[in-house]
Amino acid sequence: MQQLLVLEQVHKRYGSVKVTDDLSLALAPGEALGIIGPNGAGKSTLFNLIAGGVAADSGRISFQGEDVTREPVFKRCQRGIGRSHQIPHPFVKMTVFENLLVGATFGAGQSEKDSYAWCAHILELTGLMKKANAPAGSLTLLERKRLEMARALATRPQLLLLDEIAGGLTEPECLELVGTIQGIHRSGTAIIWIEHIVHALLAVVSRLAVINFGRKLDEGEPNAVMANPKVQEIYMGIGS
Ligand SMILES: Nc1ncnc2c1ncn2[C@@H]1O[C@H](COP(=O)(O)OP(=O)(O)OP(=O)(O)O)[C@@H](O)[C@H]1O
Repeated sequence: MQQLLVLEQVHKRYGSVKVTDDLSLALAPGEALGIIGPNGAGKSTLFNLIAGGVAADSGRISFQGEDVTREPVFKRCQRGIGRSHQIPHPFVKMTVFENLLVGATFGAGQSEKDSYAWCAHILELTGLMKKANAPAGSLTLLERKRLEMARALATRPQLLLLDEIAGGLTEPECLELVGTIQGIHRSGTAIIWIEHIVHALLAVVSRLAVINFGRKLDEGEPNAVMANPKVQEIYMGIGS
């Protein structure tokens, strides 16, 4: 089976700091991969490299068998790479529905007419239907996180990149969000999820990769990775 996403020996540095160091990674269609690592390890940069916000210094990134290494964000979005950001930045004066329409039309290049039914479906999927006509600026943190995910889903991604979507939520809110992400994954969307809240991550992903100083420290079955003494040493406290 062809992999959905492949990174081969990707490097990125800012000045003298190696932020992504010889990183290789592959994801199958529909798979859910979790990424953990300490602050500053290069996790968000990895998403920027995959989504196209940052250009790799060297290495190759391919999506659905095509080389996308030098493609801009909008092209990769149209190919099916959707991304949520660590800090939600919705268009606060627009309604929730309008925010999704922006993702579907400007992000994925769909016509506005074709996008209505899809955006309504995404509102259902992400539990935001009741807030469809509310200004995004009026949402709670959990709702903003949902909107961040919904905007990415509005672009009809094959691959959804979730960057610390559970951060700052209460435990019940976190569990609610996990249920939604499980539903998105069941619908066939591949997911890469960066998260510090490991128990939330492990409820969704079937594989875990650990990034440290821009390098992949370990990768594999989540429980085996968490049991790795090197992972425990570096990430003590993360799993508790
Ligand atoms: N545009 C940039 N210019 C210079 N340095 C940067 C830039 N973006 C990120 N960095 C640096 O690269 C390193 C990795 O940052 P990155 O945000 O990818 O880490 P992270 O693992 O996502 O961290 P966190 O868990 O805190 O979000 C950090 O030292 C950061 O300061």
